[in-house]
This record gives sequence, C-alpha cells and structure tokens, in this order.
Amino acid sequence: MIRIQGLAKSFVGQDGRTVEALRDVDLDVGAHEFLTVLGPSGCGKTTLLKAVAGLVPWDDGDILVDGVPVRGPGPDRSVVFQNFALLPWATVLGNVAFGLRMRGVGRAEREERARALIAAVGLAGFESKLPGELSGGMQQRVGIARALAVRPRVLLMDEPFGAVDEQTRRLLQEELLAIWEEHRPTVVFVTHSLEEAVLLGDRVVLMSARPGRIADIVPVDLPRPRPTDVAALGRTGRYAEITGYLWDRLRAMHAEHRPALSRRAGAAS
Ligand SMILES: Nc1ncnc2c1ncn2[C@@H]1O[C@H](COP(=O)(O)OP(=O)(O)OP(=O)(O)O)[C@@H](O)[C@H]1O
Repeated sequence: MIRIQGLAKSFVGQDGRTVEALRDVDLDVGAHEFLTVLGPSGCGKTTLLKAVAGLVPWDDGDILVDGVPVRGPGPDRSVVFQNFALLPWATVLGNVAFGLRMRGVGRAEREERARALIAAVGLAGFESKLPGELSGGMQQRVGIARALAVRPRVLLMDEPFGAVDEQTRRLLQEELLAIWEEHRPTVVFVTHSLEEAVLLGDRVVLMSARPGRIADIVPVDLPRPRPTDVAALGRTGRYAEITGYLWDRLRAMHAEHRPALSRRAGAAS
C-alpha cells in the first residue's frame, strides 16, 4: 500500500547548519494496516509523515502509494495534526464538509456525509458551533471527522491526541478504533506515548534518534477488534510484555545517545 524506500531528508536551519532529519528509511505499510510510530523527540517522525502526505519535499528515495509515486498532497491521503488546524470561521459542519466541497460533492450529499461522521465522533448537536466554542478534545474530533469525510485510503495522524487530557485521550482512542474497524483506512499514527502505540497499532515502528532511521518494527499480536475499553487491554499480560520490550529498546537507544549529548554539553561549557 505505502512503500518508502531509501528516504533521506535534511533541513538547513536559520543558522545555516544542516540537520539530517531522515536517513535511509525503508518502510512498507500494508493495506488496512494501523501502523504506529514511536521515537525520541526530533527523530523525524513528523517529517516522515509530512513526506508521505506530500507536504514536504525530500532529498533522496521514493514514496509510493499503491505503486504511484507521491508528488504532492492527494485525495487518497488525509492528515490529522496535533493542533487541530480547523478553519476558525467555519462551523463544525462546514469544517467537516470542507474537503467534500473542494472536491465538488453536492451540498445535500456532503452535509449528509458530514452529519453522519459528526455523529460518529460523538458531536451530534454541535454542527453549527464554531471551533472556538469547543474544547480541545471536541476540536480534535472535528479534525478526525474532517479527515475521514473524503474517505481517504490513507489516514496520516501526527500526535492527534497529544494536546488533550488523559480521559479525553482514552475516549478518542476508543472512537478512532471503532471508526477504523468500520472503514479500515491504512493508518500511520505518530505518537510520543508508548502505551498508545501498543493499544492502537498492528505494528509499532521504533525510530532512532537523529538522523531518524527505523530501529525496530514490533508486531502487536493483541486481538482485533481491540476491546472498546482500551484501559482493559492495558491490564493484560501480553500488553505488558510488548510495552516492556519497547521500553527496554527505547531506554537502550537513549543510553546510546546520552554520551554524545553529554560530550556536546561539555564542549559548550
Ligand atoms: N522546517 C524545518 N526547518 C529546519 N529544521 C527542521 C524543519 N522541520 C524539522 N526540522 C528538524 O528536523 C528534525 C526532525 O524534526 P521532526 O519534527 O520531524 O521530528 P519529530 O520526531 O516529529 O519530533 P517531535 O517528536 O519532537 O515532534 C528536527 O531536528 C527538527 O529541528
């Protein structure tokens, strides 16, 4: 479904220094797979996601979606960011229907589809509210409904639940899993949360510190559909084994990185 081969990307910062964000990234994501991506801050997770979305150019390598090279954004891929990125002047209904309008879907059909999705994310009754009138968790529900409205084959999510409180996060995880079971888009989901990566994913991709590379890919053999109460899954032995393994790997990666950090700190002082 998604094939990433030899992907490399560097940025030149304001100070003129080059930052190597991604080096030689190879990754295949299967059709209908829910892939979660975990790694230290700054390891290039967002860059990887934006490259697949066609929002940033890269220096080397290829990204193919269903065999077609990515050259820019496309209707087959939707993105949900952490900061909601809603249109502040449009209502909930307007935000969710926006992509459909851009694609020339008629008013009656786009409103019907938008209303169904608004209900699916638990926001029925809020159709005519503006984003500024909603809580963070509600805004992110709108973001998810908007991304799904165009029926993308690929859903790219960049820490979508990073800015909401713990309870809301759990509810959103449960809603996302329910929607995913129904529509089965291919999902690439970036998160800082080890627990979230395991609760949601079919596989967890572990990226190494900069330059970002694939350090490990861990299959999550927890049964699907995942229980509607994700917290219950978190109490199972298999869940504890998988998170334990990932935590060991992450800790080892941090330890490898720390000598370099302390050398740099020493040089600076
Ligand atoms: N537009 C940009 N200009 C310059 N450097 C950038 C730009 N975007 C990203 N970078 C750098 O590339 C590296 C990777 O950034 P990226 O945002 O992809 O990491 P990340 O793993 O998503 O980080 P985090 O987990 O903290 O969100 C970082 O060092 C970052 O400073």
